This record gives sequence, C-alpha cells and structure tokens, in this order.
Amino acid sequence: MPPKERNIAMMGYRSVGKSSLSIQFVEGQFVDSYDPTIENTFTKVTRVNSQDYSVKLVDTAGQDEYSIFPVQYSMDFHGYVLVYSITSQKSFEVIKIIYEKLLEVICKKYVPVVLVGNKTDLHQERTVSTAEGRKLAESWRAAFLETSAKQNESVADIFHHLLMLIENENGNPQEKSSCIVS
Ligand SMILES: Nc1nc2c(ncn2[C@@H]2O[C@H](COP(=O)(O)OP(=O)(O)OP(=O)(O)O)[C@@H](O)[C@H]2O)c(=O)[nH]1
Repeated sequence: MPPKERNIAMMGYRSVGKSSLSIQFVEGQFVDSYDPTIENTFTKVTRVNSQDYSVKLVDTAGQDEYSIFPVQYSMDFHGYVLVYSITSQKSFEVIKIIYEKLLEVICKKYVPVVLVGNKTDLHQERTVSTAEGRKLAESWRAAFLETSAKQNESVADIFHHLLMLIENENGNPQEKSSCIVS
C-alpha cells in the first residue's frame, strides 16, 4: 500500500518545545539551544498499524494570546499538535486560546488534536499538573500526552496518536472554510 499523506501543524506558545519535539521525531536528536522558529517543514515516513504515512510536519512560529490565528494553518491540515510546557502556566493558558481560535477559523466543532505537555524532565519546575492537562484534553475530545523532547519520552506517541485520530476522521483534511467573518 502506498503511504497516506498527512499534514500536521505544531502550535503553541514560544519556547514550549515545538521545534525540539519535531526534530526529535524526525531526526532522533535533541539540540539544547533556543532558536525561535519562523516556520519549518519536516517530512517523515512512519508506520502505524501496518500502514505507512508520509507526514508533513509544519513547525510554526510561537504564538501568544494576542496573535491572530495564521490562516494558512487552517486549511489542508489533517490534524494539530498543540503544545504547552508543564513548567509554564502561561503556555497552558495560551494553548486554550489557540485552540478556540483554531475552531473558530476552521468552522468546525471537532478537529483531530493531540494536547502535549512537554518538558516532563523538568519536574521540579512543574506548574501545570497532569490532571489539569488531561481535563482540558477531555473537554476537547483530544488525546493527551506528557512528553520530554530532551529525553525522547513519548515523542513518537504524539504522532501515532494523531494519525489514529485522523484515521477515525477518514483522513479528510480541513477544507477551506467559507464561514470566516471578518
Ligand atoms: N529540559 C527540556 N528543555 C526543552 C525540552 N524541549 C525543548 N526544550 C528547550 O526549550 C527551549 C525552546 O525549545 P524550542 O523547541 O525551540 O521551542 P519552540 O516551541 O519551537 O519555540 P519557538 O520557535 O519560539 O516557538 C530550547 O532551549 C530547548 O532546548 C524538553 O523536553 N526538556
């Protein structure tokens, strides 16, 4: 069977580890330096349940509560990885706002999402509990994972979970929406 093509966007507040998770998944390494992203695209073929997927992973620039949702990420994407850091309450608040804006822009009540609490290796600095993260994901009907890009903890699981959620949606990418009110 040929690989199925899947477009996935990584979104979240600045410095939560979107690039580090992408690089860990695609290249299997952790680079301990901080270089703010404008936009990067990665591709990787991965196999889940005997099916190959060609994943196009778009690592977006960090967003904050004031950012307008970048409209280019609202169409032709099959699913989203929404990342916060377990050491940053601010990043947890921002991810809620990003999710609300995403739903608004795509005009749908449901979109395949994995909510990710990254940086679990920094457990002494934790300010967002696992229960809080799980509760938020449940309210979105999203999958939830806590990860460490640094220690390669549960990183591949993010993408495998998301590919499964997309499969349940029959792999329909988000279509261009006509209900944006400007
Ligand atoms: N300890 C620890 N540090 C991490 C982890 N993931 C990322 N970092 C660090 O956090 C900083 C930001 O990581 P990035 O991957 O650049 O974060 P980003 O979300 O892509 O940042 P923007 O491009 O600004 O949006 C870097 O110094 C990383 O090394 C992790 O799991 N554990």
